[in-house]
Amino acid sequence: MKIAIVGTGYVGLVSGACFAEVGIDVTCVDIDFRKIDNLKNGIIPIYEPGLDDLVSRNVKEGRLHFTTDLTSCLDDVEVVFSAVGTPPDEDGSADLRYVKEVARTFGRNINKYTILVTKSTVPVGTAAKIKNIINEELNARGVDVPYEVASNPEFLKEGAAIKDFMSPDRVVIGIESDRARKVMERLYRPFLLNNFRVIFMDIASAEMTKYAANSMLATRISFMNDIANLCELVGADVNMVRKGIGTDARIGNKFLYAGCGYGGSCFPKDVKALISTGRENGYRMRIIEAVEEVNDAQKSIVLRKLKNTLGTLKDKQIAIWGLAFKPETDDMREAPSLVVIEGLLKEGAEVTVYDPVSMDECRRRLGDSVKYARDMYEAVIDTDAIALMTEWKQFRVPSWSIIKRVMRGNTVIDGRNIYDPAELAEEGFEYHCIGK
Ligand SMILES: NC(=O)c1ccc[n+]([C@@H]2O[C@H](COP(=O)([O-])OP(=O)(O)OC[C@H]3O[C@@H](n4cnc5c(N)ncnc54)[C@H](O)[C@@H]3O)[C@@H](O)[C@H]2O)c1
Ligand SMILES: O=c1ccn([C@@H]2O[C@H](COP(=O)(O)OP(=O)(O)O[C@H]3O[C@H](CO)[C@@H](O)[C@H](O)[C@H]3O)[C@@H](O)[C@H]2O)c(=O)[nH]1
Repeated sequence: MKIAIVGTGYVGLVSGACFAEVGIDVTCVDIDFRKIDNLKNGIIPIYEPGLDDLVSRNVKEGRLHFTTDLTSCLDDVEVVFSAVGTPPDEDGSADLRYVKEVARTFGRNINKYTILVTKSTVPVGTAAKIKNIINEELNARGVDVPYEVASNPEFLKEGAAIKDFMSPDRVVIGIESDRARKVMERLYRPFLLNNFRVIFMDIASAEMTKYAANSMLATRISFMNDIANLCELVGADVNMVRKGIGTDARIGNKFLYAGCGYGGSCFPKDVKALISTGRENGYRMRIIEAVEEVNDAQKSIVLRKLKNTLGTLKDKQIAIWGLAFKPETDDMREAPSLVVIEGLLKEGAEVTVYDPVSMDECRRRLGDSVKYARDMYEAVIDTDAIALMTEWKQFRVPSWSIIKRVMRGNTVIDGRNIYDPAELAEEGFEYHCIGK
């Protein structure tokens, strides 16, 4: 079976490599010449554990190809996945420019029955827009080529993308015919051999499922951050509350971690887009609006705690441990670290940063406005405070006695609740976390 995947970002490249791994012939397409050139030379554009090996193995075995030209493979493939970006527009709605471009190229060039499957996160009603564009193009060509559209939202998490794709909790597929259903079933069968978890539904429901899933997860986080902030005021400990409620099977123990707010390329934008879909349909999504409001405030909680502890931030030296929006990725999109660094610089503090993999990404975004340390220990030399923003494993058990000796001050703000307050107090630190 041959497929094409348009958009070779986190989703497109991971999906492409995983489909190739189970024996499917995959052509990954991107308009970014440099990205495709690099991939052809074995250079992976993103940090994702295991992806290097997976890509190089499948390229070597001849099942994974890269091109900038979708038309070059269109006659050979049964399915085209669209995995291009859907960034937020100025009003918060999803910008469908790239999705529409793919539909146009598809309509201009297909010559036989092909299914265009949208893997990007797109609002309800997008499939109908895609069909209009394809029909326009087919009419302009004066041909009547059979085709179908389908929706197959992706649920992988960065940092665990390959595992999530290879053994998903479920695969959601919106289709309009039995013919498309059979093709999609065949495509996903290798991943689901033991436990068949493909959920077929209509396209609108599949499109909505993706936003509902991300918004539900974001709601849990904002809810716990709200509880954490109240815990601080009343003398409770959010970690104990998390354990207390997470053991209730109806609640479950995942995605209940309070901290310095959610970031990334998905939750912030998808929450905004769902609010916007509500607005466009004359409905106010009140819960999701509150989720966003809580998160926006939570992203500067570490900054507020630094200010409360240090008094003024002017001329203070602050070390930032962790830049990525979560561990195991170099992605800094909407990362809470960016909000804190921006606030610190605005208040006149000097900032030294360290992250195991996001240093280049940080240089690209912040240039020389911050100092870059070679490791977590160099970052803290002569600093007044440490702010932990990403819970990378290597930050979990630092040698506090060494750190205490080289720091100027003794403040540690733990934005991810990974340290033991008693241990830090014993070492002579002024320690603050979230929700305790
Ligand atoms: N990143 C994630 O963890 C994740 C998970 C699930 C779903 N999603 C969704 O998947 C979609 C893609 O996300 P991503 O993080 O992979 O994006 P990304 O920005 O990493 O990659 C998108 C790629 O599409 C390419 N592109 C844009 N227009 C194109 C065109 N006309 N033809 C060919 N290539 C084109 C870009 O050059 C880029 O390489 C988004 O809708 C996102 O919301 C992302
Ligand atoms: O209990 C928690 C869990 C997560 N987070 C934060 O939430 C953000 C998102 O984390 P995560 O969901 O692990 O990463 P993503 O890669 O953004 O994945 C989400 O977004 C993807 C894109 O839509 C979906 O495919 C995934 O299912 C969904 O989990 C990060 O900043 C985390 O630090 C918390 O603050 N507390």
